[in-house]
Amino acid sequence: MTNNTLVVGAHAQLPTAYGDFQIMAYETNQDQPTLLIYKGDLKSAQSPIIRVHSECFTGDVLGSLRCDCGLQLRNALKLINSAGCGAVIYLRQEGRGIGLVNKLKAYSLQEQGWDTVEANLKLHLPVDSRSYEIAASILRNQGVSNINLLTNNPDKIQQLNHLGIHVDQRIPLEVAANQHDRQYLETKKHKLNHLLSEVD
Ligand SMILES: Nc1nc2c(ncn2[C@@H]2O[C@H](COP(=O)(O)OP(=O)(O)OP(=O)(O)O)[C@@H](O)[C@H]2O)c(=O)[nH]1
Ligand SMILES: [Zn+2]
Repeated sequence: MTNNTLVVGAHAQLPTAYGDFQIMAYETNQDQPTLLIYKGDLKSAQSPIIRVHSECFTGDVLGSLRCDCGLQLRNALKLINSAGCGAVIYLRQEGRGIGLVNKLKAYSLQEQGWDTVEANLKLHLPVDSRSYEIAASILRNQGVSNINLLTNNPDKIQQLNHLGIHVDQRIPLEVAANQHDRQYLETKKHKLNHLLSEVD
């Protein structure tokens, strides 16, 4: 089975603190299912609002202040709920693809002064090994070819465009920096080219 072979394992209603959604679990060749959390009729929308979110256990589940992931996820759900149509695609690419244990090792190195890019390299791991193929396949499966993407990451836009998903508009998804993630956000801006206007 390739990454692009999608099987819908389950489909259910998902009321949340941020609005009412539906959730679909897509089974791929990965251990964990990729999740589509959506609202409205994606197929008939012109360019639905889409958030392609990479898993961050510490931020998404625990509300870690070391990164902006948790608030980005919650804000995306709120925006989609207000718009009445759109989706979050939840990709199981923890730690920009290196997994949770390695991300925590990278955190430990960051505590010793290395930045998020240097820490991955010190572990002899790629800085960012994520792929958006599954996200593109899910969008195609839903009959969506044009999207308005919630992101600050130009590489994500470029990769989705290459995969045949046309990003008509980028919708910024900035979260105010805090004392714990300011340096991390600065590194994302200056080394990973993220479009972060509120960071120096
Ligand atoms: N290796 C590593 N991964 C991290 C670190 N902090 C967050 N992550 C992971 O980074 C991924 C999110 O990537 P980000 O760069 O925050 O954001 P993005 O998805 O590329 O861009 P946006 O669409 O603008 O949010 C998640 O998989 C997190 O687990 C870190 O210090 N080291
Ligand atoms: Zn995070």
